[in-house]
Amino acid sequence: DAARDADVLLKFKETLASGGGDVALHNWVAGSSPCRANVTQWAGLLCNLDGSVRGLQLENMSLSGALTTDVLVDLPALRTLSFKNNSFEGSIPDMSKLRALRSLYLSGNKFSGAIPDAMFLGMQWLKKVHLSRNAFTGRIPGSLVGAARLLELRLDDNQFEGHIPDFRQSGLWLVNVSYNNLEGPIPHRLAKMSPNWFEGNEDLCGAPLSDACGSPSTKLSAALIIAIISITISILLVVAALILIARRREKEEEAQTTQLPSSKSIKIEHLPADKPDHRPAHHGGGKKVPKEEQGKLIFVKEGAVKFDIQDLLRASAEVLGSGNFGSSYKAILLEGPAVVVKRFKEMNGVGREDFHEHMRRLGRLSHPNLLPLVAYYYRKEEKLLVTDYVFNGSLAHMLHGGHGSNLPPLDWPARLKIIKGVARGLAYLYEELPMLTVPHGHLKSSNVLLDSAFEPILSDYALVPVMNRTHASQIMVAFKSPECVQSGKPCKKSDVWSFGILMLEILTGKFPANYLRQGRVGTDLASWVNSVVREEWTGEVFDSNMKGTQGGEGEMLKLLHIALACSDTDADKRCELGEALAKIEDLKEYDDGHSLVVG
Ligand SMILES: Nc1ncnc2c1ncn2[C@@H]1O[C@H](COP(=O)(O)OP(=O)(O)OP(=O)(O)O)[C@@H](O)[C@H]1O
Repeated sequence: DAARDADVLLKFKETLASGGGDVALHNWVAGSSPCRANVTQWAGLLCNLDGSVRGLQLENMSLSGALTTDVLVDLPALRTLSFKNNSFEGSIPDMSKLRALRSLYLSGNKFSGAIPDAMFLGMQWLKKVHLSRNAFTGRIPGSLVGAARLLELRLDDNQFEGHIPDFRQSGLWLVNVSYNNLEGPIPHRLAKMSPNWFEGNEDLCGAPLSDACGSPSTKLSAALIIAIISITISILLVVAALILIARRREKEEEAQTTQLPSSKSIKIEHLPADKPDHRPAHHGGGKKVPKEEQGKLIFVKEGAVKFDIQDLLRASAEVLGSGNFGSSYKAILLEGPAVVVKRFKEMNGVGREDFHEHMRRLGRLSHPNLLPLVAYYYRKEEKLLVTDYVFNGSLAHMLHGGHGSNLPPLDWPARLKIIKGVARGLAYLYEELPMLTVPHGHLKSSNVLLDSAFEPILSDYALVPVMNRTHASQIMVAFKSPECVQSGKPCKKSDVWSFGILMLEILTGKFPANYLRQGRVGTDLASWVNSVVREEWTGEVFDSNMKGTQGGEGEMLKLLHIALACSDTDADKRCELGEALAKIEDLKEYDDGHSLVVG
């Protein structure tokens, strides 16, 4: 209760008194309440709706001295502790009794000494531990390996030594140990994370770093073997390329003698035709894009059917729509599949080489719920991205297509299947692109395509890094999340917000853009749903066109709550992606008690 919380906090304030707590926490006074519902009354608190204290956020307050958190054990609702960017010194306070803690932020202080190995033992709920920019020494505490729900661990800029413990938690997506004195192999589970998170440790080895593990002599011989293999592969590639060129010449000569089709629905106007040579190029790996490949379609996947710009010009094409970046066309090639060509202007966020590198990175992605990039074309003024054509068009069209759509409205099982697929696609992007702040960045219903089995396929993902900054901030969905509207840049949880709004769109059938007023916080689909739910008309929010809901009401309600937790205006309170995914996977088509269950 409030009086007990106040009591505990005042005792805690006393421990900070000589280190600046008296000044910084001057409105923590006896006789007043720390929280009024979820509105904080005392500086630096996070409050729950029931008025209990959920967190302490005493950041940038010039607090100094030793930190002891023992008294906080008596705050039953405490989940978050942040003392970031102060001048606390001495050893880390004993956290082991704060078993329910979710997040601990001590970055940017002067803490020193080793952290006891068992410090985090039994802290089953721990999700985020940020201890960056201190002077911690000794080993990384092994008990962190047992924190099954751990998502983020930041230990950068300290003096930790020894090996990195063998982390295996599936949700762990960020481990930054850069600039310490760590040594030995990087655990397998962390091999796909950004190499930057491991740099500045002289003796760390193994992926994602380029230094292989092993003794210096084996390293040398490994390097030699790699060199020999690469030379052999290069020779083979050159020979293969020569054979291919010869074959293609023959084919082209043949093709010139055959008749070209005269009827096209439309022309893909102004497709770049400024280079004499339009033959397709393949670029699987390597750093630089050779001169002769510039101005051609570059294929990013081995084994794809190859074609060139001329083939696209000859293909019969149909405008699919024009979006915020440019237009998208469906082109049916004379030989080969139907493809979609999307033109992008304002895509000069990075230089030529970085652009190619990013496209190669996208080319390496492969997941049933992601639209694979087939090829791309680079010119300074515009880029073309070529992808597969997806049979049933977009979810936006399915939900809001109105009279133009002759397909029946999606029923509840189909909507749940779509949400599960989107969740899996997102999880994969987060796993593969941990270096991006917003691995998707443009999640909305027109970028969820549906294949012939109505499986969802995500498109237009991971493009924030290559877009021009101002353009991106005006149009990309991640920039529309409430915290972005205020700060102007996408934040870690912007994709979660977009996913929350997408789920609400699927459940309500309402079009989110109709609710979103740019530049104003608190005007989005989630606010509308929240207001209806508050008035206890929850049933009213569901799309009246959604059939097949009988027996699934309980599960639909659960999904509604997950969606609302993901679209919380307050990014701190917003659900974590991993948390939402786990709950979504558990949802069934029917409430418990019915026999049919979808996977
Ligand atoms: N690969 C594809 N297969 C089938 N339909 C597609 C494909 N790519 C895009 N579309 C559809 O073409 C239309 C235009 O898409 P486009 O991506 O150009 O614009 P958008 O998604 O509406 O907006 P934005 O430019 O912000 O992404 C949309 O209805 C989209 O769903």
